[in-house]
Amino acid sequence: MNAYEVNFDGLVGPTHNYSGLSFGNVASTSNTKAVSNPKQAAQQGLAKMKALHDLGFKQGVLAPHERPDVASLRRLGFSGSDGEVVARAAKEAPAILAAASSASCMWTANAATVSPSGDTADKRVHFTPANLNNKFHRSIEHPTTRRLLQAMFADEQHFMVHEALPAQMHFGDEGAANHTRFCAEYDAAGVEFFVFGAAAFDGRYPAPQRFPARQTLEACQAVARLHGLSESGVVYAQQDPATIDAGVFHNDVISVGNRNVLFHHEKSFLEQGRVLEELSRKLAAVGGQFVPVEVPDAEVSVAEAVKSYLFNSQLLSKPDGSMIIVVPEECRNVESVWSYLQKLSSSGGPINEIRVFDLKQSMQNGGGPACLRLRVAMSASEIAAVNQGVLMSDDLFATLNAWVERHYRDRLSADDLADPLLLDECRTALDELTRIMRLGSVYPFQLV
Ligand SMILES: N=C(N)NCCC[C@H](NC(=O)CCC(=O)O)C(=O)O
Repeated sequence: MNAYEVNFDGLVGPTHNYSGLSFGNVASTSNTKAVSNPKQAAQQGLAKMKALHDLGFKQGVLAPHERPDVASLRRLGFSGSDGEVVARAAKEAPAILAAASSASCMWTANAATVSPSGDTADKRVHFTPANLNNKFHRSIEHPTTRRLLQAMFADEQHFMVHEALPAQMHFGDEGAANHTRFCAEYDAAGVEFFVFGAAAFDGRYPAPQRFPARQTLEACQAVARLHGLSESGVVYAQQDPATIDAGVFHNDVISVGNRNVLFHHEKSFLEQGRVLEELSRKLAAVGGQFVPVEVPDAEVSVAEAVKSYLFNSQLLSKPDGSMIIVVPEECRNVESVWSYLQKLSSSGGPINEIRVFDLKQSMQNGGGPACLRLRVAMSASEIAAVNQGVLMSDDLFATLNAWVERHYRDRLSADDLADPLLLDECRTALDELTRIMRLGSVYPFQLV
């Protein structure tokens, strides 16, 4: 095998907090104003990265962003020195300061959509940072995400980093959380599966009634065009709007795919039978045999899937072709889910090993194992062209842990977001991090 999937996990930033910012994401709204522990959040994320690295999987790291985002606060009319900007926002609009302080870039499944070189017309790996237009606190991520991706995937012979789509609800784009790629081998041509919540320009598609659909059909189509994907290598599906209304705010809360396997709930997509048939037919045309693993509603309900985050799992291919499923601790606490997992792993099917991780700090904001990682399938020569400072190693793990230990607080409440020291702490930490990860100047405070 000469090609690999590299998982780039988001390193949790120093301002990780619970501000109830994501209407439609049940965990986020139900933990509003809970006290967070940024240090523990970062350590939990690093522990997952290290464990998967130790198991022999290729692992990378995506750096956090500068928060609070003073530049966004200035655009909203808060003025003066950086400290005064934060103080004025804290006094006049604490909810806006909370949004500008979110560490939400940790969920790197939303950082970008990635098409491996096997699928694209120019045979480069393409990235489109997601505009995350549905939520203000996430809509401010894409400029820094783009600079980070450019610093990591700088070699233009192998990589192409696009601009985010126009930041408007018609092109609402949430990145890889709504995108799965099927293939026989990671470097062969594959089938890219785009899942949308609603259509912006076509009234024939249904839409959820209670919670917002964050991803549009038109955004999916634009990304496919930008990346130079062929029609035969793309499948579009609409997420069942009833599941969005039940708290499935991204497709990766109801399904996950890897290589030729799609692990999904019975109620994931509209016209599910037709969608699975198209995936099977198009994957067969590029030499793959599609294996759908469908979880019946009678065994695990949509509510139990949302509660446990069963589908926000990672499927990782072992050298013998079988797969590990990486699930959050919460799966153990929902009886139907845990017994389903036992049955699944002993069924003789492709998924035969379960690994459980404690990611509670992230989970309380609705971010499980799959939310925390951006997958980039690459050949060995493409991996060699990546900025090596961002690839996990024993040394990088030790260095990052010590860095977290030095710079992070172990307690952050809603009131603490007004603390002017937080901005300085964050900038000092990130300045050091850019040197550790050899990223150059990527943050607004470094670019002035
Ligand atoms: N499913 C995937 N891939 N990602 C999960 C993202 C969780 C994130 N939560 C938040 O942004 C909550 C922040 C707060 O409430 O403080 C969101 O809703 O966008």
